[in-house]
Amino acid sequence: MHTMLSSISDVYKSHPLFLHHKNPDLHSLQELPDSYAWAPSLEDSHHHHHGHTLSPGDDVVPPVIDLEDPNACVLIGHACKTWGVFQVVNHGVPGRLLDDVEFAGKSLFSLPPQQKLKAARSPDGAAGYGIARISSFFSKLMCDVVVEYEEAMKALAEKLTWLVLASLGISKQDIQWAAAGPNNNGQDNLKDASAVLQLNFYPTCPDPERAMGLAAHTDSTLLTILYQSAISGLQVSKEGAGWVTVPPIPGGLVINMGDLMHILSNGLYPSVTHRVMVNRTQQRLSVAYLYGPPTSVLISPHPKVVGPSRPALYRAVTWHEYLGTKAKHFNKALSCVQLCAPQNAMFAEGNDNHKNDNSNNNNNSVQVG
Ligand SMILES: C=C1C[C@]23C[C@@]1(O)CC[C@H]2[C@@]12CCC[C@@](C)(C(=O)O1)[C@H]2[C@@H]3C(=O)O
Ligand SMILES: O=C(O)CCC(=O)C(=O)O
Ligand SMILES: [Fe+2]
Repeated sequence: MHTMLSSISDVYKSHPLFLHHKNPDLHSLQELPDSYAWAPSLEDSHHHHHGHTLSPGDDVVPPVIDLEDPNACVLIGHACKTWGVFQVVNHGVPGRLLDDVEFAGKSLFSLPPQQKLKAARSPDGAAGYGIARISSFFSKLMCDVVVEYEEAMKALAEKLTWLVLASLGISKQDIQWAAAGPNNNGQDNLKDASAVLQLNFYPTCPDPERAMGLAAHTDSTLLTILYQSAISGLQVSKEGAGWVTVPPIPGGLVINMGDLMHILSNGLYPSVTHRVMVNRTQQRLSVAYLYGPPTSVLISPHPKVVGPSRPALYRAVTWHEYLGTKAKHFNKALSCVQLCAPQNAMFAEGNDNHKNDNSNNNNNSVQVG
């Protein structure tokens, strides 16, 4: 049976975004405007690890995996389980292409504000120039400018998705919606996969300790491929270590597990909570490729990772519905599709770094519905 395919833009028609902030021009600020100053939190610290101690021998940065390594699949499985994020090198995306995207992104963001506003994202649209969607959940502004750009990394996203699934014992034949269609030359494409290319620009900030580049969140995706250029700022939340900076490596790409992969893996692979810090002297550009299944396909814990000792933790959900849930409930979205409390403490504590949402941080306390 064919269902009507929706697109990501359709999601926001029923979830228009009305930000309490305007697109800012942050280029020449000497002082941090009050609207950007995030209240200090006693429990959290911007730049230091907090709360937990590391055991000797623990890795303090996410693994770097050579995609040409014959053991890559096993290494990816381990990284997904323990971190929910890893970096890849020898990924086949030419360095020249990364440089070109970076140059194009920087050129776009250096246009005069009036020019950029011609491409402003409308409240019910998915693409265009604007503040990050999640800004509506915070009363303080993020130094973040967003433009949706063109798709560039489909081949790598597909390859990585298969590797991640293979590490769970799930093969191409096990994923119906990814079956080879009549028009794809018999290739094992993830049929009609959806993706968004997002350029994030973080201007220099006169008071980085009090500002936030992009607030803590998980991506709704299966996985996200992030090119963070040479400037650090990305931090991931790691159980036992707090906030860990993901160091930029030349030509490297950061791979984040998203909420849909968390659901598909029945909670075995956490969707990594991450955030972006700004800095005083260097502006930063990142290019995020947010990759998901066809928007109308139901994603649920895969039968291969469900069993009597491990019941399904989540109900089936389409990416379309889930993006709507995320647009409405933000970091409670996973709880909204949760069927029962995860047995593994790691998942129960996985999202405990949202300190600015003025609400109970325990995801499990939120009702399904
Ligand atoms: C497909 C999408 C995922 C995303 C919302 C979007 O329509 C395009 C931007 C993505 C992003 C990037 C920053 C964090 C995030 C939570 C947000 O507000 O916009 C994600 C969204 C997501 O993964 O849910
Ligand atoms: O800028 C970064 O490093 C991260 C961006 C991000 O998390 C996102 O676009 O979802
Ligand atoms: Fe993200």
